[in-house]
Amino acid sequence: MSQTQLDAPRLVRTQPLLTARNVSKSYGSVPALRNVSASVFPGEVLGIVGESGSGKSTFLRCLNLEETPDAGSYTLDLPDADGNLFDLDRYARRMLCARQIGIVYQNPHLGLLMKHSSSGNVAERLLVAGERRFAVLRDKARAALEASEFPLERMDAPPIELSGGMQQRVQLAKAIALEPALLLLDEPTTGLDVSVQALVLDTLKRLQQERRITMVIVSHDLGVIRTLADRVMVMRRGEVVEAGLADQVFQDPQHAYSQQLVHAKL
Ligand SMILES: Nc1ncnc2c1ncn2[C@@H]1O[C@H](COP(=O)(O)OP(=O)(O)OP(=O)(O)O)[C@@H](O)[C@H]1O
Repeated sequence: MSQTQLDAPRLVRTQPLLTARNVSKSYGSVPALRNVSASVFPGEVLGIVGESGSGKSTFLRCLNLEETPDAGSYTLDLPDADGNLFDLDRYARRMLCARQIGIVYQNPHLGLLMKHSSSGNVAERLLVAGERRFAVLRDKARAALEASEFPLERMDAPPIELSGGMQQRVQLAKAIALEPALLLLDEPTTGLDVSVQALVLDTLKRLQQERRITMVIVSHDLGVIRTLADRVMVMRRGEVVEAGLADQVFQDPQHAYSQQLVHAKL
């Protein structure tokens, strides 16, 4: 068989894993999202950039089904995710998120029980998904922490006693413990020392390359987005002003606001 024949299936474009259409959300009279649409293909990383208050985190919370928008639809191309996910009740959302969507927040207090052990935090995710065997819980928690390059000798320490970088690794371990289809990252390295930031980014990059995890990452730091993202979406005042391949957007931004963002960074 020729090399061309072997390579051919890789060229077939699959369906997007994630499709969000015309998502809108207001807080009182403040429009946080206006008709935001996005699609992400399996194994792809979408980076979302924009100034503070542009709606990045609100959009991510919608994708994590924590927030219900006023309008719009959201589908995941998975056997256990039927129809518009915004229509699911609380229980169905919780189960779907536990199995298929992992999230890492900027603030570890949002993602972790700070006084429980780190391994317990990861195991909690497995418990929600129905795992009850103690040995399995411990083994899977250990494997997820190891994959997140967390120092295993500290796995019984509570996050409150750990450094910021280690706390983010516990969040990451919890997020990937069940090998979710989608990993959401909300400013995962913001607030960390630059050297620690680089190490956490290395871990994310390695995990993405090894496991081909589909990711959506929000950051105001274009360097972070540039390191990880295949495609970029630029948001301003709740709207998408530009979307495209990362290289294209960074090298030749079309919208005046994207030009301002990119040039401010250079
Ligand atoms: N829970 C909330 N209640 C009221 N207003 C909110 C709430 N969450 C967000 N907003 C408002 O919605 C808009 C978008 O906020 P959002 O946090 O999504 O932006 P962002 O781009 O993530 O900003 P940042 O980078 O500062 O987190 C802002 O005007 C914000 O003040």
